[in-house]
Amino acid sequence: MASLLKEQPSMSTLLAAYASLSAMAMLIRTILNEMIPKPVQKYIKSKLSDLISNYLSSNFTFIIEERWQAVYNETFRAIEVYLPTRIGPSTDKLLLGSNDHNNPTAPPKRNIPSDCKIIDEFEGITLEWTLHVRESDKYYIPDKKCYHLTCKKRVREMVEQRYFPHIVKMAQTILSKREKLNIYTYNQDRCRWESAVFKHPARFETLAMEPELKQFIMEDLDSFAARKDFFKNVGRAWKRGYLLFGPPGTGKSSLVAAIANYMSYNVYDLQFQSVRNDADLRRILISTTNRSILLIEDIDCSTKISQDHAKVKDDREKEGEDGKLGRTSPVDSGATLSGLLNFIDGLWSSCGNERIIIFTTNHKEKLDPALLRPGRMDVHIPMGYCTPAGFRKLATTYLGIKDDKLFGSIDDLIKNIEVTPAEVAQQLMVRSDDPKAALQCFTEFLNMKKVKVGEDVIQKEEPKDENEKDDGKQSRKHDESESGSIYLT
Ligand SMILES: Nc1ncnc2c1ncn2[C@@H]1O[C@H](COP(=O)(O)OP(=O)(O)OP(=O)(O)O)[C@@H](O)[C@H]1O
Repeated sequence: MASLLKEQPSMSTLLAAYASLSAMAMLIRTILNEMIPKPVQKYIKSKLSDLISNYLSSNFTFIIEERWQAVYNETFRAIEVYLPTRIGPSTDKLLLGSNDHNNPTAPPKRNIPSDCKIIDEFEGITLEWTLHVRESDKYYIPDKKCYHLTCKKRVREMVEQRYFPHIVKMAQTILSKREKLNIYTYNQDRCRWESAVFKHPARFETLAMEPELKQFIMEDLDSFAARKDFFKNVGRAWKRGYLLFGPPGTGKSSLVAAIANYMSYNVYDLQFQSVRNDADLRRILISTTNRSILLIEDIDCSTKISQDHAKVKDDREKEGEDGKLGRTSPVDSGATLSGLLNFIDGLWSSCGNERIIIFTTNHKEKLDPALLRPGRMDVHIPMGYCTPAGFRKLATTYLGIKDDKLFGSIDDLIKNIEVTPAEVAQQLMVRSDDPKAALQCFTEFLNMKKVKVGEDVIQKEEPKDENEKDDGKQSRKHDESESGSIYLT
């Protein structure tokens, strides 16, 4: 004991040792401060603090970003759907809003604001979620969003294996129960699809079309939805392409809406002309979701799709020589037909499942033959002028009547005059409160149209020169090509 006491350092020795250690630490710090550049110091500090907190903390954080390897992250999408359903009493703030123009008095939807904590429970374990948003300093780059999920380190494995699959399953159930469909349009400035509630009243029952054609389309859709395994077994992407063609006002857009309602699919409405280039097109297309319709309307209006590809190349080269296009950057050169075809049936077609692609056109003859080739668009659907069956459907929808003594004469007129369902609907709507008067007005309208068509024919039969004769032939040929029947490629 006496020897132990003897070996203990005195207070002055301890103070001296402490002073020399502090001096040494200060000396080292000064040397390090002067010798090591500031960014390197910062890096070392952050690594050290990470190491210490990792060692001491019992928590683990999963980070789920909006994109995963250049495509939209499906896990992120599932969390976005699932998490708002977990908002509980412990949540201290909420985002509220609505994009349903049709029902503004309905309770608004809930969402999660950034930096707000959401607590979830799963198999007796508490999980803490936070949404982080990093604002972009450039207006054309969207803000970056990511979810952080914090749990105890010891349950990390279970969270990965069971909790995340549970979230995806729940999100699928929530989405399948959602009555509302969305229509998306691509915002080029913000590089993202933006949605609105899609509540189009068009249904197959209200469409004025030949009953056989309608039946064919519905059966085709049913068989598409039911044949997941078939597509897998034959090694094809689970997709179906429809080309709707016909004059304006024959119901192409209405048919798209009817298909969306029938299948309960969201609609991605892409303005093809606004796509900057093929890379942009690919990015846009792969960020659409499964069980959806990709709609490109008036595809003939996009010069690069409708014209022969070689001709576009030729024109470009010519313009390049003239110095017009030579200066144009590749960024605004527009997407090409081959870029689009690559997504329809090329390598990129395997991205996504259960997709319907619909192109509409008023001028099928203007389209590049590559788009019409067998196997490209699976079904070509002609949308024609109103027929007696179509008229009866519209009379039931707009006037609530199934028969009338004027129907016979209206049928005769309709068979001989090109009148679109849109024109018929417009005429019937004017006096929809009085069916008799509506049918009378409509008969007068058809008779006037008949007289006008007769006058036009007489004028056309008197061509002034050789050129006009040729034009006449052209337009007849044109009509023939448009009055096609369903075509399965
Ligand atoms: N086949 C149809 N059945 C019922 N209503 C129709 C039909 N065709 C047109 N209509 C009516 O006419 C309106 C315009 O039709 P729609 O926009 O669907 O035609 P479209 O062929 O897509 O025309 P466009 O080529 O000009 O876009 C619709 O809102 C609908 O009320």
